[in-house]
Amino acid sequence: ENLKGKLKKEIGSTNALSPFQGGTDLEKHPDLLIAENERLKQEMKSCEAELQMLKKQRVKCVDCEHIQENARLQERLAQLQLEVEEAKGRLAELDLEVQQKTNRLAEVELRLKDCLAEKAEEEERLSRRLRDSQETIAMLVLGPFLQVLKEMEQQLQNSQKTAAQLRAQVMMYESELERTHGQMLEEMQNMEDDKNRAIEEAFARAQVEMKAVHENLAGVRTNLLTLQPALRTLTNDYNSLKRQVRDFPLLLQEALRNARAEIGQAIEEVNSMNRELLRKYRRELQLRKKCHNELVRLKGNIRVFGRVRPITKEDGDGPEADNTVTFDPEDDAILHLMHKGKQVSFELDKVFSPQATQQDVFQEVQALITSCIDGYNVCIFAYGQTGAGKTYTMEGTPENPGINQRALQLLFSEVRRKASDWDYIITVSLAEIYNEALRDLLGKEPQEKLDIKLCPDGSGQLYVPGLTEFQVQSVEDINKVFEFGHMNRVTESTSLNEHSSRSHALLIVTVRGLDYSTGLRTTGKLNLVDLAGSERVGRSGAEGSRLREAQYINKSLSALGDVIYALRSRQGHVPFRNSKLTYLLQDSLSGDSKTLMMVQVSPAEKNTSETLCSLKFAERVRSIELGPVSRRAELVSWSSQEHLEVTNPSLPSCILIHTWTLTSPAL
Ligand SMILES: Nc1ncnc2c1ncn2[C@@H]1O[C@H](COP(=O)(O)OP(=O)(O)OP(=O)(O)O)[C@@H](O)[C@H]1O
Repeated sequence: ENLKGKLKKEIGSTNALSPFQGGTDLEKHPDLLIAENERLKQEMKSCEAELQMLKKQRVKCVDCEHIQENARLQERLAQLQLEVEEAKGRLAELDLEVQQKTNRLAEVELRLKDCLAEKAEEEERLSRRLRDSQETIAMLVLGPFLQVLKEMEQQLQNSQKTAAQLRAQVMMYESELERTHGQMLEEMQNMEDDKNRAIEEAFARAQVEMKAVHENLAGVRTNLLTLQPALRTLTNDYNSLKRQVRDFPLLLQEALRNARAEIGQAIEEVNSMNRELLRKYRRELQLRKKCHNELVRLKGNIRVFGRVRPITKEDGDGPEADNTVTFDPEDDAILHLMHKGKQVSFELDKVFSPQATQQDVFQEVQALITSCIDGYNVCIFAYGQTGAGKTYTMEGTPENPGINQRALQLLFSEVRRKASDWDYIITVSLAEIYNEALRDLLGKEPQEKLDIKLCPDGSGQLYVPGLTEFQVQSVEDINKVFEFGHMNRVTESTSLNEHSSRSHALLIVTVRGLDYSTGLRTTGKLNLVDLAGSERVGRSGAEGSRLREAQYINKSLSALGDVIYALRSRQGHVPFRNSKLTYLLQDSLSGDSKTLMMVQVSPAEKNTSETLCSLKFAERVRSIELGPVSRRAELVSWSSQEHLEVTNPSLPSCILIHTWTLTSPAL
């Protein structure tokens, strides 16, 4: 019944809708346009009427407002006509559109009819369905719920599907879980087994260790038993150490007291030992001196060396320059001279051949020079005819110095070597004896003649008042002194060579020393003498000043011979005063000195007779024995800080008056 009612309602509403067919804007538009067209037509009609009326009322006027308005209205009219034309066009368009719409409306009507037919069919179908639905009235009543139910069923089905899926998954998980569980159980079982095994092993190990520990314990117990006595000993030691530490300061004091006493005693012993050593040292010094004197006495305290110079250009190249001197290859003290077809042999202390160097010669004399440091008087003089090499041996050349410079250098080095124990001062004087006049080559007035005098203290020593002494410390000092001396010698002579061979040149070196430890003071004198030429000029008919020079030289050299003869024959009187030379060299020739004579000879045939004379003289001198040498020294108690004062050069060299002779009979 409801459905029937509904159907009727539907039909009613469908019928109601029919008048409103074409009620859309498009459908309404032709009507509106028609209405508009009608209105415009009406308006145009009223306008035309108004125009007619206005035409009738036309007043002829120019530029009146009506004409203006008329024109405006004309314009407006034209405009309106245009608009009408446009509206007509538009109307035609609208007509066409209406026609189209009408056609469409017809179509719509057709479709509506179709719809109605369909609707009828639908109604039929609905009726059928209604009938079918009668059986399921309840369901028709619960239609909306059924839909919900369906949806729910659908949802339920979905849920069931999901649940099934989930169940499948759960089952899968369960099986996985079960598998995992099995694995876990298996692993647990394994672990349990491992654990049991480990426990067993640990137990076994623990048992072994326990056993070892037990054994160790037993050992420790035994050790403990043995350590106990050691511990007791240690405790005792510790206690005794504690006691010792407590008593240590006392012991230390005691030990220090003892040590001090021992050190004092040791110092005392060392002191007495030192005193003893000093006493022995002094005795040794005296003994050494005694031995030295004995040696000198045995050897002879005048030593004679011979030196043969080489043949020089000055000797020429004829038979006059033939070599007449030969040497003994077995014995360096023997020399042979060919004289008038006969070979004459001479024995000296040592012979130097022409090949001997300056150093070779110095090597042999240096012992004498160093003894000067010990306080001995030493004299080295070069004897020989003019041109035989005396100056060469004593002075040498700047490139190859002789004994003079080498001796001073040696003294410097010896003094430096002994500087820790000794303080030394070395001074030099240069003097010349020419024609029996003694002159100071370092003085301000070299031409002044000097005297040799006895020291006023009554010691019997000699000195030269006014003789200049220079302190020297280096080779440079020596060279300056020599240079100065040469200058003075040149000033005095027109020909130096000529003059030098006619005069005796003396280098007097004085070495004064002080031994810090013993207070011993020493003074040694070294006389280095380059004698005048020994040739017998007087006999060869020289005259004038040359004859006078020769006479003086002969006098001084024969005085030297006389002195030597007197000494050799031990005469009570020795004629030292017969010449300035012997008088000045008295210290070096008398019994308390060491003397070296270097006899220089020429090997040339033309000089044979002079060479013979020189060598005979040398042999004669060598055979003389002087008394034992003595050392000029005195023992005074000087503090070790004290140093020697430099002798004032202006003072006379009478410092020797303070010396003592140690070679007394008591020694
Ligand atoms: N051993 C030697 N070696 C080389 N040349 C020498 C030697 N001895 C001397 N002469 C040379 O012989 C020459 C003479 O020597 P020197 O002047 O020393 O003789 P002298 O005896 O001093 O003479 P005078 O009495 O005139 O002073 C010099 O030219 C010197 O250089």
